[in-house]
Amino acid sequence: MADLTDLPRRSVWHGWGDPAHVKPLPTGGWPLLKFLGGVEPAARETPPVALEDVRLPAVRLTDSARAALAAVVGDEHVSTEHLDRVEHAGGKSYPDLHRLRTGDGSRAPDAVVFPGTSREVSELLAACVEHEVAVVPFGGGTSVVGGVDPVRGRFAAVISLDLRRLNAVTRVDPVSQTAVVQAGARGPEAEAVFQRYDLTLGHFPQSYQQATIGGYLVTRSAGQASSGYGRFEENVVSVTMATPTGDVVLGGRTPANQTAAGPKLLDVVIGSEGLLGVVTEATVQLARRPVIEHQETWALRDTETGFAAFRGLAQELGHGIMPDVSRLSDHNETTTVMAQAGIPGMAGMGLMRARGWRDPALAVFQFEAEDKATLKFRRKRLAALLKRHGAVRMTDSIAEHWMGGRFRGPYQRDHLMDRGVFVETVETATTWDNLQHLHDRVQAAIAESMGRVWVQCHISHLGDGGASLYYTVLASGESDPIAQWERVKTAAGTAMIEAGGTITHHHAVGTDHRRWIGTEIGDGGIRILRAIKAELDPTGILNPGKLLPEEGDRG
Ligand SMILES: Cc1cc2nc3c(=O)[nH]c(=O)nc-3n(C[C@H](O)[C@H](O)[C@H](O)COP(=O)(O)OP(=O)(O)OC[C@H]3O[C@@H](n4cnc5c(N)ncnc54)[C@H](O)[C@@H]3O)c2cc1C
Repeated sequence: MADLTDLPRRSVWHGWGDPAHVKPLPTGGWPLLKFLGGVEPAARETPPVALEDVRLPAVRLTDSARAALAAVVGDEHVSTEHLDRVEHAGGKSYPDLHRLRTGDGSRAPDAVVFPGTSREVSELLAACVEHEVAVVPFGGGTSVVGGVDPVRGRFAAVISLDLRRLNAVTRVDPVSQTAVVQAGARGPEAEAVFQRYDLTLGHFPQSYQQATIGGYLVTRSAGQASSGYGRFEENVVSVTMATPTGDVVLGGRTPANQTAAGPKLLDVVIGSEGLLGVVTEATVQLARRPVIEHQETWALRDTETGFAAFRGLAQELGHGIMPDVSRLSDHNETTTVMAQAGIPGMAGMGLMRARGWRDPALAVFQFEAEDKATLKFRRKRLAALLKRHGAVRMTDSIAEHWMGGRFRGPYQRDHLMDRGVFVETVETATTWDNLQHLHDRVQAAIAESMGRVWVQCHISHLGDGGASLYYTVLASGESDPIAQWERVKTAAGTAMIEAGGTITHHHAVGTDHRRWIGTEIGDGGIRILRAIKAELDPTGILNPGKLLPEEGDRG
């Protein structure tokens, strides 16, 4: 069984987690990238500047505002230290990292505040209203859409409200299999407690080791085992949120799906991205921890056949029978996953070529089960379905290799950035009938916007009605990496909207997708959101510049 309680240090300011874990590409990695997409490292390495060389703006927090914040949390928990401001100057998107790595800390908050109780959060919000200070809630800081960018808006100053001290699991109810968790707990911190009761949340996004319960909740996160455990939002029972107009508690009397007492107001908080309040605590539904984990690898003739087979997984096998982790790589991603898997991967590619498959698609699965009989039954159903689609079984070591390295991807990005390579991910979702069309349109739009580029894609979240598409984009870095990023982001986002997809399946809206939100939820949706915000945050101190469209935005 994988150890999901491993808690690495908080991310270094210029990359992911502990920089000691960054590894170079394996032998053959660079020639392969060059061959596939013309991706080459820069002539000179591009490491981050030294911490002291990150340029920060002057602190604009007034003495009286600082004193008011310190009166709530204590002076030692209000920081204007260089490192704290740099660490909270952005999230982990390519442009956020690029700016900091090149010494641009112009977006840093004026101060970072670390509350220790829910009550302190409420009191801090009141102080910030009084002193006209914008507040940016900060969980793990893993946002890849500009969600934690410290935007001042019309306010005199901006603070980053870091929730790391609110990291306890305060109650586990083993009978109802629920737990009350403070918002700042990182995935492994919470999971370590659940496991003591042989329970699990089953929520393992690739950012799992850094992201927090509050972050998952307000961004509508989806973990790698979403086929088994659902998206995070499906496991939220209740929420406590501090707002400038008072605390709000939603849900909790019954399981969320077993009441008809009016609209489901809990959903207003889920996906609210820190605009309506600061989530301080949530009750989450847990599941029994599996006793057995089993991985399998299969291959299909091509991506289109893979899409049809995965639709069958969702619609014919369904929840409880289909594997808990179900991931289909398109042909491009199949090429790189197989290359990374070493000899078994190369042998697998050989096998597919021998069958005359020119564009095969790889499928990796993980079953989590309580007993061997259930596992056997589910595996049999999977095999029968896949065989109907002409799939062939590959060595399980390929899936095991992928599962074993699933939290290592972000470290590889740091290595690529050290070598001046452009690397970004974008994601969307649509209905099954539109999936191939959307896949092809987004892929083509990215390619057209970039020239030589490597674009690979996978499905990893599926349901009765449709599935997500997740693209990784790699290219040689240009002289203006931010302009390069803007070009690909605009091309991909526009293609998603035009081809009938959503602007985000699980990364959220933040700053980067804000320009498309009106197209997605319509004027009615924007009006409702603004009305709720006006009620809970009438002066608008909470997370300016995120989620809601602003004047001048063009989608
Ligand atoms: C390498 C990498 C891999 C990723 N993989 C996945 C994945 O597999 N699945 C997935 O869904 N996402 C993924 N993400 C995106 C990101 O990790 C998620 O959006 C995550 O849920 C954010 O959690 P966080 O605690 O880091 O939130 P933060 O980044 O700190 O904040 C995200 C947003 O929520 C707000 N916020 C945070 N905490 C609170 C709170 N308590 N109350 C109110 N507002 C709050 C912030 O202001 C911000 O707008 C990935 C990101 C990276 C960098």
